[in-house]
Amino acid sequence: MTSEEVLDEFRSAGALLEGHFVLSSGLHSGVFLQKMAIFTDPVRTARVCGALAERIAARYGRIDYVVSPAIGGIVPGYETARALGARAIFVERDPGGPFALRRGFQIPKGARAVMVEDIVTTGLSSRECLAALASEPGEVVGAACLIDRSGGKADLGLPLVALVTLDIPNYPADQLPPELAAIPAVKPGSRALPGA
Ligand SMILES: O=P(O)(O)OC[C@H]1O[C@H](OP(=O)(O)OP(=O)(O)O)[C@H](O)[C@@H]1O
Ligand SMILES: O=C(O)c1cc(=O)[nH]c(=O)[nH]1
Ligand SMILES: [Mg+2]
Repeated sequence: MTSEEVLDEFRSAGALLEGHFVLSSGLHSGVFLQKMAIFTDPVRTARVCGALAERIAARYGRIDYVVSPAIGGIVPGYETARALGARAIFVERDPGGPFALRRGFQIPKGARAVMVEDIVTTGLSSRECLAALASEPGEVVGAACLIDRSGGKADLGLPLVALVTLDIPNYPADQLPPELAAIPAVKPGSRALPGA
C-alpha cells in the first residue's frame, strides 16, 4: 500500500480528525488520528496491518512475537501478528504506572519480537513499552507503527518501520497558536495525565 492509500483508509473511515486535542505526551495538536475508527472495521484493519506486516518481514525477517502497548496497540498488534504468522502479546499499565507484561506473557529465549504501535507521536509510549521488554529472554529486533506523525524524528533506540510518515505539529500547553487556544481541548487516549 502506498502512503496515500493508507491515508485514504483513515480518511474514509473518519479517522482523520481536526480540532484541539491533548495527546498522550501532554502536547496539544490540531490533528488527531482516531485509529479506533479503523480498528472497528476488521476488513480495513486487515488491509493496513497486512501491509505493515509486509514491511516488517522485509526489514526484520522472521518474527515470532508481536508486542504492543495497550490499548491502542492491541488490535493492530494482533492483526499484524496474524499476517506474520506470529503470536500477539501486549504490555499494559496499572492506572498511572509503567507498562508491564502480565497474564503470563513472555518473549522466550531464542524468539524474535517486533514492537507494533498504532501511532508514534513523540515515541514516549514506544520507549516505555520497549523498556518493559528489556529483561525478556527473547530479542526485540525492531519497532513498527501504522503512522509515525513525528516526521521520522522520534527516537526509539531501535529501528522504526512506519507505513506512513507525517510531520504534524504539536505544541506545549503554554505555546498554543491562536486557532487552538480558541477552542476547548479534548483528551482522547487512555494515558492518565498529571492533574487530569
Ligand atoms: O508517541 P507518543 O507521544 O507516546 O504518542 C503515541 C501514543 O499515544 C496513543 O496512546 P495513548 O496513550 O493515547 O492511549 P491509547 O493507546 O489507549 O489510545 C497511541 O496509541 C500511542 O501509544
Ligand atoms: O499522540 C497521541 O496521543 C496520538 C496521536 C494521534 O494522532 N492518535 C492517537 O491515537 N494518539
Ligand atoms: Mg497507545
